[in-house]
Order: sequence, then structure tokens, then C-alpha cells
Amino acid sequence: MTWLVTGGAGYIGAHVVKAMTDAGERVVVLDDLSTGRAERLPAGVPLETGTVLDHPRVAEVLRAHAVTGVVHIAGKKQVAESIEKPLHYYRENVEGLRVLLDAAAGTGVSRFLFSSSAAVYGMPDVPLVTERTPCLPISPYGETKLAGEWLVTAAGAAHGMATASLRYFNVAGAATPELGDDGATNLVPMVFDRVEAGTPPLVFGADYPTPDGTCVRDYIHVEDIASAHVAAARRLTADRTASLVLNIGRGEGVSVAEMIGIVQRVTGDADLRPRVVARRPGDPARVVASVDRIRTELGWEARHDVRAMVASAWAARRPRQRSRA
Ligand SMILES: O=c1ccn([C@@H]2O[C@H](COP(=O)(O)OP(=O)(O)O[C@H]3O[C@H](CO)[C@@H](O)[C@H](O)[C@H]3O)[C@@H](O)[C@H]2O)c(=O)[nH]1
Repeated sequence: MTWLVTGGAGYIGAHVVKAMTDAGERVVVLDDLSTGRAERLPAGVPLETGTVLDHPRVAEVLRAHAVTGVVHIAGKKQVAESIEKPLHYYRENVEGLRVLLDAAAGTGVSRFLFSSSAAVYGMPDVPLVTERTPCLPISPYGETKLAGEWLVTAAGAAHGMATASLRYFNVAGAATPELGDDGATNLVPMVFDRVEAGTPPLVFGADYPTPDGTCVRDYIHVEDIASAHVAAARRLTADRTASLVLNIGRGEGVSVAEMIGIVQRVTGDADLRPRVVARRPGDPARVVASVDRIRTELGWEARHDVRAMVASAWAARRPRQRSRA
């Protein structure tokens, strides 16, 4: 197999590229470098620049490297931005995927792995979200991921591709300091920002129907996300007819208050009491994965706990802060 990883120079993509190459897979990266960085790639992994929206360019890359499998990670991923720019999100995430699938089917690609998201579930009202829980996304971002899954499954069936859509829960952490997340739009990096500024971390609502009143999520180390892709790629390689939809999480809920406590212990900055502010619109009280299906289908489970996740994210952050100073 030769795998094309789209978005391979991004935060999650680069972790997947590292894990796949460490596991001995042959990998090529396609990235438009809009948020990706070439330095994230391991030596020897070819980087092709370009967007998945450019059909001739995608077909050229697939042919030039005799690609047989695709791992599609490129895409837009900010919920709030998707509400402001739905047309942009549908173009990048749905049209980009359609073009990529068309080029893949036309060049003999037989395996296709797609990055989906727990955002497809919207506001699930169940303790553990299984893959059978109804998908009712509440943002254009979540809609594009759900439409993407439908497209992947249908195109796989029609064009003889084995497929898997992987629904990531809340991703955090870094395998190495160089591979850290540059964005600051999620809980862990936002608490780091507050700690560094010497200001109290913010809790967006403490009146949810949860044990401590703050929202509960299923945080998963990006290295575990990456190892799940290796397991899925192996499964698709062995099973030409696979058509999978799988949650990737730890199956364990962590509240915002608990997460802030862990960040404060890791950063050694536990003096400031978190400040409770208004709820952020659109936040579900609890989203925690059932991980039974991925365990059964791939024999995979997460290895890293939440403290390791936060510690690795903090280690990745400090060198960059120093280099900016
Ligand atoms: O300073 C902060 C930042 C966040 N939160 C809360 O922390 C929780 C987690 O927030 P965040 O890290 O932004 O993640 P989610 O809103 O759960 O969304 C993430 O996880 C989803 C999958 O579950 C993905 O679809 C999204 O792309 C990804 O941003 C939420 O309850 C937020 O209200 C705070 O209380 N204070």
C-alpha cells in the first residue's frame, strides 16, 4: 500500500503520518499549508502542496505516487467559524471530499479513511454515545462531517473502496514538542493562555445537569487518535469490503472543572480560582463515547490518560512560547 494523507502537515495529520511511518507504512502527504507546517513531517515523507479542491492536481499526485489508499484529514474544524461561514465549510469539507473521492475512484484507490467528528451527534442525551445514537448535528461543521460520512460510504460501495469514518472525540496532547497544536480554540490551550497571562481560567457554565455542574467530555490523546488510524488502515488493507463508522475516544467523561484542575496541577499554577461565566451557546452537557465497537472491530483502545495528555501539550507549548519571546 501507498497512503496519501491529506492535511498531513497539520496538528492531527502529522501525528497520523508519524504513527503510520513508524508502523512501516509508505506515506505521501498532500497539504495546502494554510495551517499546516512542512517541519512537522518526518524526514523522507514526500510533501505535495495543493488543495483537495483541485481535481487535476489531486489526480496527478495520486498517479505520481501510485497511491492505493487515502487518509483524508484535511478540512476546516472550528465550530464557531462554521456558523459564520457555512458556505466556506461546505465547500472545503464536502466539495473537497467529493473531488478527492472522484479522483481516488478514477485512479484505482481501493481504501479510504475519513476524519469525522463527535460533532455529528449534536446534543446527545445519553450517558455513552454509540455509533447507533442518532446523528443530529447542531453546527454547519458537524453537518459537513455527517454529509462527508454519507459520501464516503456511498462512494466506497459504488466504486469498490473499503472505507472507515473515524469520529474523533475531544483531541488534545502532542507526541513530541514539535508536533503540538498551534490553535487556541479548545479548553486545554485556552486554559494554558489564561495561566500564562496570570488570569483565572474560565468555566463556561456551571449549571449543567452533570455531577459538578460543568460540561463533560471524552478527551483523547492525539497519539491514540494516530494509533487508531494505523489500526484502521491495517483493517482496510486486510478487508477490501470494510465499511466502518467508529467512535475514537477513551470512553471516560472528564468535566471542565476536573480538566482545569489537571491543567493547573501540570502547570504548577493552582493559585487562581477558576471563574464561572455564562454558558457558551451550543455546548452539550455531556458527550462521552462508547468504545465497544472500535474495540471489537479493530482490537484498539486508548493508552494515554488525561494527565499525560495535558503534560504533553504543556511540554509542546513551552518551547514555542520561548521561541516567540
Ligand atoms: O476556556 C474554556 C474553554 C472551553 N470550555 C468548555 O470546555 C468544554 C470543551 O470545549 P472545547 O475544547 O471547545 O471542545 P468542544 O466544544 O467539546 O468541541 C470539540 O470537540 C468536538 C467533538 O466532541 C469537535 O467536534 C470540535 O471540533 C472540538 O472543538 C466545553 O464545555 C466548553 O464550554 C470552558 O469552560 N472554558
